[in-house]
Amino acid sequence: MLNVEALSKRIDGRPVLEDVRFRLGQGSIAALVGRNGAGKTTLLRTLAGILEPDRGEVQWEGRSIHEHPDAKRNIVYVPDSLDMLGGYTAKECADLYRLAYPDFDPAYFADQLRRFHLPERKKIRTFSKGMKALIGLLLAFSSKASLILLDEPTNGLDSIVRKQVLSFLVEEVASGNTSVLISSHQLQELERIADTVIMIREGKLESASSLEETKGALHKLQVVFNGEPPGDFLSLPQVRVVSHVGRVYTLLLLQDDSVQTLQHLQHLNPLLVDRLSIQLEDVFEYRLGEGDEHAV
Ligand SMILES: Nc1ncnc2c1ncn2[C@@H]1O[C@H](COP(=O)(O)OP(=O)(O)OP(=O)(O)O)[C@@H](O)[C@H]1O
Repeated sequence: MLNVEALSKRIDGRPVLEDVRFRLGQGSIAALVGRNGAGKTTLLRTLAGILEPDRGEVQWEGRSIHEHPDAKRNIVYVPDSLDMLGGYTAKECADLYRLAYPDFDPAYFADQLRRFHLPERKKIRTFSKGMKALIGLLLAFSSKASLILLDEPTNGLDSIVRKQVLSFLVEEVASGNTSVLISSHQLQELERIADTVIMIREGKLESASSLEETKGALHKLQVVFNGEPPGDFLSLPQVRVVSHVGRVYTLLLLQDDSVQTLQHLQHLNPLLVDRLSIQLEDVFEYRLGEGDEHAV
């Protein structure tokens, strides 16, 4: 169990993480989402013990990973680029990982290399992007760590390798007690595999809850207005216009405010109100796009 307690981190005097706190249980696939520069990579690197927090704590099974460095053996971080391992072969990478992770399983690693047709004795720098992404995952899962932190694992991959990577992840989490925290901008992809969503906004935790709860916090409606669109209603702070074509509006409403807002809508006698299913992307844009004209 990972427990993140009031984590704060400044870089170059600027706050990058502020009072971030959440928990992550076993066997979970959690999505870490936020806009560019929100602090996701910094958070992952702090959780892995690569960066020291200024305040707060990262606990694994109740022990601070910064005070007890051996607790870090339970956590592996896979960066978005494996360039730093470019000069090594897969075999040499495995030897390095074995030093840091005593439970590293070389037989499992060799099996997975064969399964994905990855060469054992070629330098990583000669690998394609997809091969590098796979080798990063295979090293992480072979380490038999309990928590794997993945930074944009499918960035730049073709759709076939992307699917391979995602099925590998789901398969591995289903077959063991590993948990995975994935930072990615591929929201549709995350939605297919994640059970938990951690949302970061400008270094602060916006929400941490199950995918179902995250999506359940919003209503998405398609509304056709009778006559002129009602400017007053559309500019209510709890109403977000996702798109509109003529008199057909797609709206997002906060579930909390929905009763009154829906009554208000009914009084406007719309020609049609249809409920649409919520995507993670809708929640992302509603909660993180505020004040940004590109978000609507
Ligand atoms: N080594 C560093 N030196 C200076 N600033 C940094 C450093 N690392 C991160 N930052 C700053 O901290 C903030 C958060 O960066 P971070 O890479 O954690 O965001 P992110 O959410 O992963 O972004 P993206 O989605 O674009 O990858 C940014 O403003 C970034 O410029």
